[in-house]
Order: sequence, then C-alpha cells, then structure tokens
Amino acid sequence: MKNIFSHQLITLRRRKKLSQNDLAGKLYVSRQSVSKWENGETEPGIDKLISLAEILGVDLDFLLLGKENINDLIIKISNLKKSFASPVLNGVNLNIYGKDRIALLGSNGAGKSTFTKIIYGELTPDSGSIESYIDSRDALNVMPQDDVLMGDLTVTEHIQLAALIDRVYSTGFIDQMIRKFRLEKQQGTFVSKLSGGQKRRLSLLLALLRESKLLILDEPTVGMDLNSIDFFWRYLDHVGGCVITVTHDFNQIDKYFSRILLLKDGKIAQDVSVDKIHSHNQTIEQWYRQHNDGEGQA
Ligand SMILES: Nc1ncnc2c1ncn2[C@@H]1O[C@H](COP(=O)(O)OP(=O)(O)OP(=O)(O)O)[C@@H](O)[C@H]1O
Repeated sequence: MKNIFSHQLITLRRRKKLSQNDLAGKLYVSRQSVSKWENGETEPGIDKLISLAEILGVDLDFLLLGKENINDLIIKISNLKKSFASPVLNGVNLNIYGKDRIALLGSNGAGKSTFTKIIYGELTPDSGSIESYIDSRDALNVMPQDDVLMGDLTVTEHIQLAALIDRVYSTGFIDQMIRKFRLEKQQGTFVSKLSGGQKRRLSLLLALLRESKLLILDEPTVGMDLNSIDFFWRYLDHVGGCVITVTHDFNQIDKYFSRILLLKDGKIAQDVSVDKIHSHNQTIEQWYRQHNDGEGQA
C-alpha cells in the first residue's frame, strides 16, 4: 500500500496545486509529516487519511490503492453506434467515474458533440446502451456547444428563471454569481444584445447554478477573451463531481484534467491518464498530435 499511497498523494496534491506546506496547514500537521508520507517513511492515521481524501476530492480507495472505486461508476456505455449520412460512432465503450476530469479530444467532425448529446439525452443512439447510476434529472448539468439562451430576457431575469427551475433561487446567491462571472454591467441587458463571449459566460453560469454529479461542457471557451478563459478554467477546478469537456484549448488542459479520451474513427481510440502522458515528458498537445494523425484533415 505504501508506495501506491505515496505516489497518489504526490500526484493528487500537485494536481490540486497544493504545496506540502499548504496541505500540512489544512491537516494541522507539520510539513515534515507530509514529506515523510510522500517519501513512504511513515503513514498517516485513519483520521488524517479521511481528511486527505476529502481535501484531495477522491475516494479513500483511490487515495490508498490508486483504483477507481467501482461504486463510483456513474455511467457505463456499451457498444454505442450512431450514423447520420455515414457512421459517426461505431461501437463506443466507456466507463465514467464520479471524480473523472475528462477532456474529450478529436478532429472536427469526429463525433464528440454527437457523443455528448447522446450522454445527456438530446440524441438517441442507433444501438448500444448507456447505463446511468445517477439520477440524471438532478445530477446532470450541460453547457452545449451552441448557447441555448432566451434573447428577450435580461441577464438577471434569465438567471432568476434558471435558478427557480433548478430550485437554488436566492437573491444573494444570484448577485454573487453575477459578480463572480463578471456580468454586473450587463445585468439589465437583453440576452440577445450580449456579445458572443458574454453569452458564453452566461451559459457557463447557468450550467453551474446547481451542483451536479456530471457536468458536460462542449467547447466552453470558444469566443471568450483571455481573462474569461483563465477565469473559466480556474472556476472549473473548484467544481465537484465528474466533468467531461470537449475542448481544443490545449494551452490549459494539461492543468485541469485527469483523463484524456481521443475519439477517432467512431471509437475511443485512446483512454489515458494525464499523469501517464506527463510521465513520458509529453504535453497533451504533443501526445494528441502523435495519436491523432488525422488532425486537420477532417
Ligand atoms: N443532426 C445531424 N444531422 C446530420 N449530420 C449530423 C448531425 N449532427 C452531426 N452530424 C454529422 O456527424 C459528424 C460528427 O459531428 P459532431 O458535431 O459530433 O463532430 P465534433 O467532433 O463535435 O466536431 P467539431 O469539433 O467540429 O465540433 C459530422 O460529420 C456532422 O456533419
């Protein structure tokens, strides 16, 4: 157990961007204690292990053994097929776990949006199955590729309406979200008059009003300015549950994801942890170019 735990601790601490000192402070122990755990010299007691799992946002099994807890399986996808004029998905198999941070990559037209739309129920597959172990009505939040917004409401009215539907309405909370997403100046503006990037920020805000077990984001940063993109990825880091993001934003994905899926030729051609890519001294962009030789040809 010791080696796996030490490795997990170092990996998960770095992923959370915590120094040994930061972690020690949160656990009320000395930095030397954390260092000894990471060197495999000593092990924390059970109370500290439980706190560690909480701080690092993982199950105890995952912290100790490096394995996803099968009880944490939220979606099992088997042999999924979908064709339009020609086949798009041609037998996709995938297990999705509650703590996954997935970047779904692939060329234009590879079928990423089709795949996510099937997961959140906007499209039906031709064949195959999706077993969901979460109550998708309450546990699923989606930010689709195209903003689905009501142009004749003001920003505030839109957020109020969505908050009522999501049963999270409170004026304090709505004000706070408007501030966080830097839409104060646009509060009274009709949604149809917002810029593309402002619409994207509003869509993201709406997708994050309530907590979810699964958050699906389809090219969320397209059209955002650099400040908004930075804000977006930082915010995402604090969102709980599983996140699946379709993105081409290679500047950021090294930091925020744990698992990379490559959709190619209608299948999940690659399913690999970010740590594994980094352990080969590759960035995700380099890895992607190596494995997706059809990139740019679609
Ligand atoms: N409703 C539809 N009717 C017909 N064809 C469709 C439909 N939706 C998608 N397609 C086709 O399915 C293929 C996959 O499209 P999809 O949008 O899933 O790809 P994608 O990987 O998300 O692409 P991008 O990176 O460009 O957003 C494309 O060839 C597209 O034209």
